[in-house]
Amino acid sequence: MKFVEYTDSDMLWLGLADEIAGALNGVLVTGERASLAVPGGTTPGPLFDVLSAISLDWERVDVLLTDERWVPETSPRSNARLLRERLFVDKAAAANFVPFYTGGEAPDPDLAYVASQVEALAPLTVVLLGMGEDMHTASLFPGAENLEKALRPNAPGLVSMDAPDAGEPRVSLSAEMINGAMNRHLVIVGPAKRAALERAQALGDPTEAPVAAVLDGLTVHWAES
Ligand SMILES: O=C1O[C@H](COP(=O)(O)O)[C@@H](O)[C@H](O)[C@H]1O
Repeated sequence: MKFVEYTDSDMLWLGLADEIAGALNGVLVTGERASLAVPGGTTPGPLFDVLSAISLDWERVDVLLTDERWVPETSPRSNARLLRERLFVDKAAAANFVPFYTGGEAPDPDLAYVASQVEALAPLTVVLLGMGEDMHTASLFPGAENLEKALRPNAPGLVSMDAPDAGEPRVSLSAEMINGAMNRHLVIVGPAKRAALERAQALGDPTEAPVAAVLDGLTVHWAES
């Protein structure tokens, strides 16, 4: 794992957006399409503001989430809603979005179809992860019903996830899908998340600290505030 510390979060957004755009561009020079998986939650909004304004051949970029809360886009909890409001504006509006939420009470009935769309994009060009203070990443939560399945080698690309602290049913990229990406990054801000990451490293057990399953070869981007 590589740890990059920024003087403040403004520098972090600029540096990370530049790195992500560079990786996408690098693939688009010789390949037809590139792909970018991004987190939801409260952290990445300002990064999306920067990224959305970057000149890139966005029409050839497939964008997906690392995980989704099983709620419609009318809900403020929807990660897709965050992307529509903060990423798919300006230049990045030309990107192709691969949404996970298909409606219905629970993810499972339609999941195989959505998972096959995700798997067709492998290896993802860039995966950017977030992390909670409970050491969950994507929607791989400690104590989640399907966690073991999502951590298994050869797991499907997308797994449904039910966890006591998750708030609603979720779907998440599996550890295998994340670890197979060409470029993997984690963005965290603040001392509490840094401490959580250090705790996860010390524990090393992904069933207790799911982020531990994706640390190998990951670049962590951190600013204190
Ligand atoms: O629920 C989620 O949490 C994590 C962390 O979110 P944050 O609000 O602490 O930044 C996020 O990475 C994930 O995509 C999201 O669904």
